[in-house]
Amino acid sequence: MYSPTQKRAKKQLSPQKIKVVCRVRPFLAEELYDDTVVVEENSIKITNKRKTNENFVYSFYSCYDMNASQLEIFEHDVRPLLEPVLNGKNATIFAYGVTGSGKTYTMQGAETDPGIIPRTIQTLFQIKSEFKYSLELRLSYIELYKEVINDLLVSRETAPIGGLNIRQGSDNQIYLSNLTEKKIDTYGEFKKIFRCACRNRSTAATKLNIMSSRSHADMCIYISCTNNETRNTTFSKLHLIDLAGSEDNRRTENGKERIAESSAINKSLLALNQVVEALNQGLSRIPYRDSKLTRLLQDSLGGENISMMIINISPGQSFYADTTLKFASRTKEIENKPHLNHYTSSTRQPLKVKFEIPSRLANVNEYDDHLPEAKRQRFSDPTDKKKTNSVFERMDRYSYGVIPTATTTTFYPLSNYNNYSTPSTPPQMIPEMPDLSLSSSTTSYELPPPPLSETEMAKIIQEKIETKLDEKLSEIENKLKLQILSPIFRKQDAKLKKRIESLEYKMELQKESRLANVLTPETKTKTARALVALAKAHEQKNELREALHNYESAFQYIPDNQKLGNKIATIKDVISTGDVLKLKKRKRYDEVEQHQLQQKVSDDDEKATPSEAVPASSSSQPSINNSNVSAKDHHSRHLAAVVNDEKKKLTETMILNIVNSGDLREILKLKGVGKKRADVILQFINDNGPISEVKSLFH
Ligand SMILES: Nc1ncnc2c1ncn2[C@@H]1O[C@H](COP(=O)(O)OP(=O)(O)OP(=O)(O)O)[C@@H](O)[C@H]1O
Repeated sequence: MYSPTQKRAKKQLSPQKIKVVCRVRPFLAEELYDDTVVVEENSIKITNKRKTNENFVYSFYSCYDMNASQLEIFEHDVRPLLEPVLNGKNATIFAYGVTGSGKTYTMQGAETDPGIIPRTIQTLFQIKSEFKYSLELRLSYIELYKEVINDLLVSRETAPIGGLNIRQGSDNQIYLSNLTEKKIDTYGEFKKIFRCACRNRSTAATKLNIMSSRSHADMCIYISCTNNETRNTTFSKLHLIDLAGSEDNRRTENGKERIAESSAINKSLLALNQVVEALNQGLSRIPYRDSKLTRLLQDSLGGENISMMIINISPGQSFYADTTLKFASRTKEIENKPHLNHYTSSTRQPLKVKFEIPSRLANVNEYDDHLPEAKRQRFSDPTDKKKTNSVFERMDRYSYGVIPTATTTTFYPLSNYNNYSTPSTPPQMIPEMPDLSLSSSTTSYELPPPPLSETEMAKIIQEKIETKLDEKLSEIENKLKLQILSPIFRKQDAKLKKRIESLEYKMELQKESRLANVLTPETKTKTARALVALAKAHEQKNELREALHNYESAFQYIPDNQKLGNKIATIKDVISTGDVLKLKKRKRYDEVEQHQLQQKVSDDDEKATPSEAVPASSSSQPSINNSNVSAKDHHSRHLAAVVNDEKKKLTETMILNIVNSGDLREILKLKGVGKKRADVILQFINDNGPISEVKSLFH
């Protein structure tokens, strides 16, 4: 079989298109060999199941047959993407295919034969060691299982119930709340983390693949890269995604649970499919919001970012109805590839039924006289590529070369012109056949097939007309989309996007408020405190949108809290005007207000509003006696008190963050927390949710 390394020509990578490569996996021990799927140069040929003398040809940027090694794929198609990534572009590489087609093998690989993910990391460390760039690598690893995002870098027991939430920052980057990011300094360190994360991934046996991955897994490498010559620093993200396998439930004999999984998988793959199509068609509205998978990739798929899709397919007949190639070939269509899922050997040309052939020695012009004027003009124009797209026209030309008389009903495969030597097919006419692209991709035949019956011919005509009609319809549809809808969408796009976002936001808040209605006042206060603590942590990191969201969620639980209301208004104002000073002023005002409040109500922790009460610190405040000190002293003592209070709050927030992260190793580092207490804490969080007060840790 063809070995691709030397023969495959290197092509210029265009960063704005989705590069599509295809890999056929080897036969497994239990599979019988057959040559249904053949790799030839950069195309995949698949024998038509219904008409074995017909091939479907799909072309790709590169194709890898079953002998291709992991190293070869990496060196040829993945390594070239790393340079733009180091120059600050986000990139996505994803493996797509039906279940059992080799996606996980390609992305993860085996211990002895690593796949794209480990090889990428290894190469980045190798680049680092060459000192041209200073690299800092962090990674996160998540899985999307039935539309729930799980963090694979934390153990299942301590992972938040309901998964991680997707957020979009003001910089339009996509974030996941509470996502674990681990800094990695060596390849060995990566291997340890990766092994553990892979074990956390949801897998369950299906009939097609015993170790079938039922989730999409996304390893994201965050790269900070400083060019040591120019001192220029860039930040980028590289997503390496092993998609769950698309599958046909009728074939896998899945149970109820598996069917639910499959539906979620197929739905998200469909959304991905639509995003890829919209991107490649240059539509102004890309439906990223149709699934969590596409939402996650919103800032990395399309635009200036680099994307590569690896189509994995299984060899042989068992996976015939694989729709993956159709998806992939549509992607290529937009890249104007010459070979597009077209019939390669239009073997029997029934045109005679439609058009009368004047004579076997007729020349093109004579024949053209029988065509309508417009058709004749197109026919005589050698640059008109469209003529190859019409069933009738193609049939016309084939029959012209083949059919000897107007009454003959025998048709032969086009590819056989050169070999076929009956007097009725004059060899000198062959060079005049205009459809060269078809003849170049036809299957070669040993013998001409037998003549067709009238019924067969009628069936073929009908089939071809239907296919062409379908193509025409979708062409018109796409044109309409582009010509009519696009300008409207462009105009409405920003407005629509904003509206969708605000609706989503409202829905989340409504959910929160419904929940608040059924809670006891005590639980409401506790929940609000936890949310305020979270909001504060975001605010300290200047993540104002996240902070606002959490403050607003907290407000659903304590709607009478005027101070919280003010806080929300200020943050909204700051976000819309970008005036950070307002926030600082507001903070100072809050601090003074809080201090006054603490003086008045030293023992009323319960009554305090959440933003004041997290964490409770009134008892440790130095007392201030206004009557005994000068105004200056008063002011400096007041400031010292505020600073002290802030420090304490910060420390307590940090402690709470560590504890609520559920990371046992980090919790054990806290002063006064041993193994036993850590276990109690984890159990408590598991039963009651996040802890909102540090003091409750030591009871
Ligand atoms: N290039 C290859 N060389 C050797 N074995 C392979 C290769 N590709 C796949 N396999 C084997 O084929 C089987 C299926 O592969 P894999 O699990 O990677 O499929 P998958 O597409 O990820 O399936 P799913 O979507 O169900 O997770 C595995 O046993 C794997 O080891």
